[in-house]
Amino acid sequence: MVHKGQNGLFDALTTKGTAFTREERAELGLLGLLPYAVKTLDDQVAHTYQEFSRRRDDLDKHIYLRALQDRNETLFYRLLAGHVEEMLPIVYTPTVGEACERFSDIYRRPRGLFVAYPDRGRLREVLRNRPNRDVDVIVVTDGQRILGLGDQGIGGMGIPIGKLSLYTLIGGIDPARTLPVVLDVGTDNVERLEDPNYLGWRHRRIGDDEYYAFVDEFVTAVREELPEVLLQWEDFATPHALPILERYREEMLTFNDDIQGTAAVTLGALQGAARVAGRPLAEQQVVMLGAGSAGIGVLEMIRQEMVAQGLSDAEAAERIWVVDIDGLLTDDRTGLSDGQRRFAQPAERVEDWDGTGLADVVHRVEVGVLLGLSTAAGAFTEEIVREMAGKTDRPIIFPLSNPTSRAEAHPRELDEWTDGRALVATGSPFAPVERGGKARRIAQCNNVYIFPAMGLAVTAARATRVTDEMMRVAARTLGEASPALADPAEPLLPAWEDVPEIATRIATAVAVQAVKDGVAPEMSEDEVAEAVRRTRWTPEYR
Ligand SMILES: NC(=O)c1ccc[n+]([C@@H]2O[C@H](COP(=O)([O-])OP(=O)(O)OC[C@H]3O[C@@H](n4cnc5c(N)ncnc54)[C@H](O)[C@@H]3O)[C@@H](O)[C@H]2O)c1
Ligand SMILES: O=C(O)C[C@H](O)C(=O)O
Ligand SMILES: [Mg+2]
Repeated sequence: MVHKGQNGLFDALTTKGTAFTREERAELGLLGLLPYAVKTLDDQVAHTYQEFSRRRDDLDKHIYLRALQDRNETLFYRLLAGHVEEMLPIVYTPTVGEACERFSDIYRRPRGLFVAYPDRGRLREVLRNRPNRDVDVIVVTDGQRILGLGDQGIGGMGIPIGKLSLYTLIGGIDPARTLPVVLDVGTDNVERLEDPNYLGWRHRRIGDDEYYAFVDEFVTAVREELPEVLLQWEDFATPHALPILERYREEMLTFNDDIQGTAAVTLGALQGAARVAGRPLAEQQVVMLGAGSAGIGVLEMIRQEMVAQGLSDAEAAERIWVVDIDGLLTDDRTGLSDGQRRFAQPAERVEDWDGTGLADVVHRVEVGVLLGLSTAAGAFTEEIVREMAGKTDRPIIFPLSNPTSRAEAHPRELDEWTDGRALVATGSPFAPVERGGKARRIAQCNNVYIFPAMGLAVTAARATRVTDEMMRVAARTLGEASPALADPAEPLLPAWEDVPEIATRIATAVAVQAVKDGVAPEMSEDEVAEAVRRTRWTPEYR
């Protein structure tokens, strides 16, 4: 619906700005409120692209695009759609990380919901105040583990805003039906607490009892107000991430992107990599650096895949080695979570080793797959990578930590240290790597390949749960779209311009699975495909 007069002009979801025609201006009471010239959407895209290009650095570009989004969403998405590869790193990883760190400094206008602990007891009212009535997808964070940048308090809001932009750009979710949320439960980031500009509740993070009660009140309010919404958890610190997911996943439509989305994209990328390497996953030794919720989530899915390929649970666990800040996870270590314990190696297997750091593990194990979800920049050293490259023809090496400053290795180095044999995918975007006069694109193994498609799937299918099998189908469908399957010299994951189309494919397969799993109303495959097509929103003036 288009509002009249000034209100219509400033409603970012419906405004056309200078593209309102003479007739519309007359009809909507806009005469005199706009400069005389009438532009088309394409004119506006060309103009905003020019303005975007004039911004000095990436954060300035981010601020420009965020302001455009607050002003005119149709134009924002049309501009993005024409420049996905260039603009993804600006609205999303890595620049969004800096935008979170500087959130209070660069704040212009509110967006979404700021759910603050001092407002506890009134969260139903907070939810009722939401800017958009009908919501398909909520992305919520508590700002405690923003990428690999740690606790950003309320600044974490940049992440739900960025992720939801991609739900729309890639997954076709109507921007009028999205809701970014930050749970403001304090921050332990002293720099933020001491910053006079800080816009959050100036308080240390609350204790666990209060925390879980508050999360519960929030979830209850969401379920009362928006019973069908997809609630996506994002960038929660590991000690809270899995308990929250386990508490709600059987009761409502919800998933944790860092645990499940990351696992699905990684499995998808490994599918192509294993094929090129000529060795199925079940025959590989896998080493993971990092035992946080992301790392353990990925390994859970890898183990399930190994079992699907014929191994027993125990045989799969034998092939998986996890190293954290204290060394290899072994069964004599104390303080491991249940999830970590499932991947602890028997201590006797390593009792004659000199040490259990990453270098020791790579030295002792015939490692074929090396993954990093550790935030430990540069941890895949030349020595480690060269040793691994001596053991296998096509080493599979994924430095997946974000943002760029936290990557375990640079793809250029991996290429050099393995004479171009490494099969690489990174969490953050990197420039193509040159070899033999040819530039090769580096696959970005980031959950952005999964979550927009998952949102589209559950919205189109009216699903009520996100099952493990739906995530596996997403991984498989993505894996089948790997350009490396057709040509081993190609990247492990599809190019950005193909991603919206592939998201449709993934969404359709996932929605079919939701019906099979009995968590969505009965529909034929054709009906599913039609529902997905109908659900997709496109940026045009209406
Ligand atoms: N590519 C993606 O799509 C994607 C998705 C999710 C998370 N991530 C990234 O993964 C990283 C980890 O996320 P998390 O939530 O699991 O974090 P986390 O902080 O809970 O876990 C980090 C783990 O790494 C270990 N670690 C830290 N420093 C280390 C070091 N120097 N040597 C060895 N181990 C070390 C820690 O002991 C811990 O087990 C973040 O950078 C995040 O941005 C990427
Ligand atoms: O946000 C990203 O780029 C991926 C992932 O969710 C992360 O936390 O690093
Ligand atoms: Mg995340």
